[in-house]
Amino acid sequence: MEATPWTASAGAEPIIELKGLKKRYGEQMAVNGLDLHIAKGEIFGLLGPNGAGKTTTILMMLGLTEPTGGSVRVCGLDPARNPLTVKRRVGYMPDDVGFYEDRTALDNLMFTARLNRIPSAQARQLADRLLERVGLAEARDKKVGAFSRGMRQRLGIADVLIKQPDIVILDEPTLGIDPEGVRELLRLIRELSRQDGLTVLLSSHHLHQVQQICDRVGLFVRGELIAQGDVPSLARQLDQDGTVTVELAVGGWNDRLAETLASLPGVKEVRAENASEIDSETGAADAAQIAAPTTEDAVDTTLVALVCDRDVASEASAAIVQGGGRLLAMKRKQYGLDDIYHRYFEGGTRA
Ligand SMILES: Nc1ncnc2c1ncn2[C@@H]1O[C@H](COP(=O)(O)OP(=O)(O)OP(=O)(O)O)[C@@H](O)[C@H]1O
Repeated sequence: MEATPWTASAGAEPIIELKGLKKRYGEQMAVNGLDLHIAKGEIFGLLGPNGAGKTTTILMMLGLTEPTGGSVRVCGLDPARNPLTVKRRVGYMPDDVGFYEDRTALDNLMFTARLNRIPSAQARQLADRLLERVGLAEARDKKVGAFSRGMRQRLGIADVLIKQPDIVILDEPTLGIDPEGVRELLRLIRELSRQDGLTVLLSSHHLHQVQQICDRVGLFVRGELIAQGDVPSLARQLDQDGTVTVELAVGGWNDRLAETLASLPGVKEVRAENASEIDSETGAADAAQIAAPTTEDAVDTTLVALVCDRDVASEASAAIVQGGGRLLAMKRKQYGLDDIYHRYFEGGTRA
């Protein structure tokens, strides 16, 4: 798959612009010829396996390491030449934010404000407003050492926002947070982009979450950006290779049904999984929930994916009914980020 051209907010001045960006460590090219434009207010997801070059790219955007070749512009500035200005305009939240554990949430924010030379009266107002915004107003005077992981991450967001940056870069912001905390954090990130015009770069391995909030994603493999675009257009490219996946929810599943479906003309692969064993992180969980709303239903429901070279929905449904199975639901699969990721990363190849 060719990297799709930059289309989001086409015509708008990019707030981040990377051209032919390279970084070599000894013999190894950690980043190898990256072209990327990100528009103001976009939420952009950086995706890729370990060692793909995401962190190195972020470090070059922050002016913390110099490129070997190509150029970086952040807010129109070269970070290697203007590191302090760029640092003021870009907030970076690492996956494990460090705080003074024996100080309160407010003290920690005031400390960051002082480092950024924000006058203390203004800093106090900002800190109060941000603690409110991230849902920590009541924990303002509690020591951070007693905070849960979710509270620390929300304080981390307030901490990067206190210097009122134009861009925030968040590295695995939802790591180790419970589902309700994740929902709140994602809602907050979305709100910051949509209401405040903040540009957000999100580096994460949680594809389902990335898919929920990112306007576009970039897929990094071995220092190269092999694809970029919004999830529906990346998914359409998967569709274009002629593969169709038909998803079925079946009651009374058995080996004979599996063999019958596998023998239908056009079927390349049959994958079956019990609905009660579906991982709640994935999109398939929604399908499982609809087909089998209770635990007892789920035990007797199998989610079947038929990977085919054409749409075999009608032949498959007839075969299931004739074979004594119960067809509970059926749809043509809409590809998502996990399919895109599986195809390009786990397969390890560029199409
Ligand atoms: N300071 C360094 N010296 C030498 N090699 C490095 C250095 N930093 C990174 N690398 C190498 O560059 C490549 C890209 O690493 P990078 O940390 O950018 O990947 P990543 O996509 O951020 O991975 P992860 O998801 O694990 O954070 C890796 O092979 C890594 O070993």
